[in-house]
Amino acid sequence: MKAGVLAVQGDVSEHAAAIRRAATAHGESAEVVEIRESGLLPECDVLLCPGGESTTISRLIRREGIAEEIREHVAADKPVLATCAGLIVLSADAKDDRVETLGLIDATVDRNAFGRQADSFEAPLAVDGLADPFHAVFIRAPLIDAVGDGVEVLASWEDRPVLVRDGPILGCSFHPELTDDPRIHDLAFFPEVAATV
Ligand SMILES: NC(=O)CC[C@H](N)C(=O)O
Repeated sequence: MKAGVLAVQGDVSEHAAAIRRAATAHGESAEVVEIRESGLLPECDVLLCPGGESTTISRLIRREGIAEEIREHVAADKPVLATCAGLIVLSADAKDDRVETLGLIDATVDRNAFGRQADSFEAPLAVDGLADPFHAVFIRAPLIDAVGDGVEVLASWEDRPVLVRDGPILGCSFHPELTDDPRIHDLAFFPEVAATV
């Protein structure tokens, strides 16, 4: 598969390694395309939107003409994994004028919901469809405040959603690329495999 990793800013190499690892584990190979300009994403089968700084990412993807290509990718029902700042950028509303959200995940997010209490923390997370908890790393993580009817909540932390699915998009507020566990990447890109682990 050709896997596009949005690479305007954020933790790109970790996601590139994670999708390669997940593909290899399932007898496939992933050719990673780092996306910093328009014209590359249309060739890709799947897209990863890493964490980073959502204000910067949202500005750069518009300036480079990538925002429209992300919309087209989703409209074509191609899979996306959006983590942390990626989730914020793809959401409907980040309650912050400095982030121009794309409105592709029908959810309102609170950008630095945990920030005031605890910058970063790790926790075992029960995830729908996974037999064992996922070790979730939260770094200045957003929390999801509200989701639309078509959005499936797959995991919550303290009663607030942190992993959601909206059509072809899996959005999470933690960082699955920072652990060796491929199961969140599986849920996004190899759902038939994820269902069995
Ligand atoms: N780790 C992250 O991606 C943090 C996201 C950051 N809080 C933001 O608003 O962009």
